[in-house]
Amino acid sequence: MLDILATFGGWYDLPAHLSYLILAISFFVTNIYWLRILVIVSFLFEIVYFSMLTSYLWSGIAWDLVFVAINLYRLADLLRARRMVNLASGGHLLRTALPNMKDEGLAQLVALGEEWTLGEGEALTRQGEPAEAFFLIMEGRTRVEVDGVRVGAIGRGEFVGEISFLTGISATATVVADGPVRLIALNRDRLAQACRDNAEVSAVIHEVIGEALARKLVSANRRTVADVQAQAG
Ligand SMILES: Nc1ncnc2c1ncn2[C@@H]1O[C@@H]2COP(=O)(O)O[C@H]2[C@H]1O
Repeated sequence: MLDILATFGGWYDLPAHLSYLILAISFFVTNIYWLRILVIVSFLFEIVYFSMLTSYLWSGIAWDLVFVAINLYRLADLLRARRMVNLASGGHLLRTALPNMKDEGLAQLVALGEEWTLGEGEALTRQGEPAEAFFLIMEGRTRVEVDGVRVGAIGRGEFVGEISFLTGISATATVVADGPVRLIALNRDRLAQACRDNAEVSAVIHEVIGEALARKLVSANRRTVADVQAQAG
């Protein structure tokens, strides 16, 4: 062990080896929090090493301090976003409904979302009229009606208004509260802007819209088959 250390410069160079070892480990880390923490620790070891040298490496130390400051700033940003999501009403549900979205994207949605409450019988969307927003149901149940006929139900953790958001057409159904409902309304224009600004937000929103449409298509197919069988039998 001692021989190996001597080959690599002895105890004196240990902070440098630790610095580069931690930096190398950080290359494998995919969690952005740990990546930044490891990079900061790596540069701190390098600062220790540079200040142990007989001729202080001031330019190296100065650059290391810049890198530490940048990573601390970005880490603080990430923690601020996480805190914002955790403290927001509905933030936890947004996190569950959008499991592939990172905290910064979720914080953007929290900032553009509004919490709405509906009483029994109040309409969230009206067939043929523009849907105001893309909605995530936080609590309660809604019924979906087309031409006055009930075609489905949407509950906690599910989305409403994805067709209007995706295509820009008017609401294809009337969605009415079945009892008290609490929801998050994501303003359509601001959400579209967030999707244009942030590729990750766009990808995750379109992914959940795809899943929501698939689920609704499957249950609509089941209902159609049940109706046809009931008529035949
Ligand atoms: N068959 C259905 N089952 C469940 N939800 C529906 C059904 N048809 C329409 N919806 C929802 O009702 C919403 C009305 O507004 P959108 O057309 O934007 O998006 C629609 C869907 O979110």
